[in-house]
Amino acid sequence: MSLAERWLLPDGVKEVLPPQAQQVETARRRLLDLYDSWGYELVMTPLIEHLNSLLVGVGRDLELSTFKVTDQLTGRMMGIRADITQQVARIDANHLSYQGPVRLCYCSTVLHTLPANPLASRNPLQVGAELFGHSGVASDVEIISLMVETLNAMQVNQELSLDLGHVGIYSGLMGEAALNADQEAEYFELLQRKDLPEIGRFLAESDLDERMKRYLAVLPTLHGGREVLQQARECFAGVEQTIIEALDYLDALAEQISQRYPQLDLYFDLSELRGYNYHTGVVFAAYVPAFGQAVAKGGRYDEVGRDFGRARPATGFSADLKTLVGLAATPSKPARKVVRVPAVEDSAALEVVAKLRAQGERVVQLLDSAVVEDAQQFTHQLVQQDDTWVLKSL
Ligand SMILES: N[C@@H](Cc1c[nH]c[nH+]1)C(=O)O
Repeated sequence: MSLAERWLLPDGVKEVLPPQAQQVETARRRLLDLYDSWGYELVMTPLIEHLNSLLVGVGRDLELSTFKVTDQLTGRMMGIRADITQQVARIDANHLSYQGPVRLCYCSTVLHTLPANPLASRNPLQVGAELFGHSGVASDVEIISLMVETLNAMQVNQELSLDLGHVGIYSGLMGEAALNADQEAEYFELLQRKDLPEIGRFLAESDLDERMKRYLAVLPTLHGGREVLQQARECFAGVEQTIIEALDYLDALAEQISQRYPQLDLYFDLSELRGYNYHTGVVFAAYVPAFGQAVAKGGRYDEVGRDFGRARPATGFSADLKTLVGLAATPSKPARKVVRVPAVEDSAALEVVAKLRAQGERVVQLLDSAVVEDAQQFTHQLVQQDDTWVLKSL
């Protein structure tokens, strides 16, 4: 390995340098304080877990995203978390015995075997909130509101748009179509890409009845404004009642969200399935024009807790904090002083230094008068005048 190679990080693995690292940390504190003010308790989940408990109840996408390693102590397979949501669901199911709503939040690094999209990092800093124990529109409204407030707090709210979908529409259709596992996987994959010609070919070759072919052909075209819900009602009239219920749910949710956030652009996409990992109901994602991917996303996942022995309704959202900081309006420089202190061992000087630091100023004492320290942008220096130490601007 050459010297140059030793400095190279793996593709998609990013480190954060000054001053961005401080911006990320400031943002982390701001968001965790925001969640705290909404009643969300902080949890810290382990970086690594037994593979089978980490992956229970999650879909294939998340399994493929998970790094697997062997435990040197037991020989068992372990997984490094690629998502925190299902870990938090385990905490709600296993450790907390509350029957009523439980609100939890987190901010930690996750690792992805492959980047979620070509520009994404493989070590995002996942920040998010999860709400357990309530099924119904009110908890989804709360979570979507907190997601919007997160983006507001990060000042990435310019021309925010919200995509809404509902996994129940796809799963209702699949229940009726009764495709085999391979066929369903193929249709799912084509649907994610909205590949209409290939979907046409797939349906023509299948032995589904004409009515079901029509439903599966129309699903990927159902995206746009609120009129899409009415269109879907007409297209799917006479199909499973659960589909109509899902459309009603989306309608009610959209109504309340647009009352709370009239400036928010709402968009519906009935084939958005969020990878179909664990979501069971409404799914949502926030977009801003400056960024081609969702800046935050989430949804309802009522079934995950069942695999941990306590099925609880659940909804939540998450985002990559480093992406949010990258999109945030550049924060104005903090108005604090950066003070240079000469290399002296003088108790009066050290007292002033301690006082300035306690006031929140940044104070750097030079290590040696012969050493040049140029990494700091000094704004002031401490100088001795007639036996007292005074601050002079530079
Ligand atoms: N963790 C999910 C989003 C989510 C949070 N809670 C529910 N869903 C994701 O990264 O896509």
